[in-house]
Amino acid sequence: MTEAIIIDGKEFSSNLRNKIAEDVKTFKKERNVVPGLAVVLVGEDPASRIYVRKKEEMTTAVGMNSLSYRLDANASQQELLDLIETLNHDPAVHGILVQLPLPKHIDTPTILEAIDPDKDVDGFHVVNAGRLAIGTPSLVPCTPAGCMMLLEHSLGSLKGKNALVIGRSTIVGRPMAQLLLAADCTVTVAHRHTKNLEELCRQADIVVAAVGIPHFVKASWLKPGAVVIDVGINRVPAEDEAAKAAGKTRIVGDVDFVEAAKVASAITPVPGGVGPMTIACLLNNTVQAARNLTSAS
Ligand SMILES: Nc1nc(=O)c2c([nH]1)NC[C@@H]1CN(c3ccc(C(=O)N[C@@H](CCC(=O)O)C(=O)O)cc3)C=[N+]21
Repeated sequence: MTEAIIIDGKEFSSNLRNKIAEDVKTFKKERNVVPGLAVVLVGEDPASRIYVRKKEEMTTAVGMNSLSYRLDANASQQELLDLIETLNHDPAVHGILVQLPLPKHIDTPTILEAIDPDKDVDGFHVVNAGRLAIGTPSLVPCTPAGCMMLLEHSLGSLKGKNALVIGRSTIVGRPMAQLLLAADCTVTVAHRHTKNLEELCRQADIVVAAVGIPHFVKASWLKPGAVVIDVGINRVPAEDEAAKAAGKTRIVGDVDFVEAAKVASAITPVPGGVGPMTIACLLNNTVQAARNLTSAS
């Protein structure tokens, strides 16, 4: 049996970021504007702080301006809305990202709908979700956009492929299904009430797992030669006994990677697969937003 090709999202993302850095250079020369990304973090969640710092570092690394906003964990919803309003009107800001999850006392949909859709580099605003659903160009959610790049890289055309998306979240599953449909796949979306998941999986040329359950997708479910995209980021105790005793954790995906790699033709690892693509696509969206916002003037 041949082992699957391991899709290197880290390398792909690094190449994409180099290309974005070139785009930023050209953009600056042509329009005399530096694209700016505002990242808003509410509260002190340690994982969110790490992600946000990474986003800020990578933003400056491609030559864009990174603007950071930190609000207290008990900041009011109105304070956050006021900040968004300011950023919506700030000509130096082309992209706005409010890091999720937000504290419980803040209503996430209200916040996401307050962001100017043309600055919504996460692609979470209803207007952008709607544009994606009707098939007109828009700011596309970063994780699904990154998955599409990896799929097109492995398969070339996706036309006529059977694609199974496991998970129906608004940030991954649903937009992923829309993008696969736009690429002429036959798309199935599975979720917790799906009855014949294994059977559906066995028919899929493409499997995108976005369920948030460690090693949920088994190798025995896969059609030999399937391309498997693992969106899961699950923190589990470290393998090494001493590290585990010290409370250390590691990250695993939604797919039983070692076994699945013996059946699939190509598969993304976790870490080093989809994750790094998410940030690269965020930067890509920011350049796109800056182009769109400055083209009228
Ligand atoms: N408004 C908003 N937009 C987001 O895009 C958003 C968010 N909120 N909240 C949290 C999630 C999570 N997310 C990731 C980004 C990069 C990696 C990433 O680079 N992962 C690496 C490293 C993993 C590690 O070692 O921590 C990898 O998978 O190889 C993962 C996850 C963006 N998110």
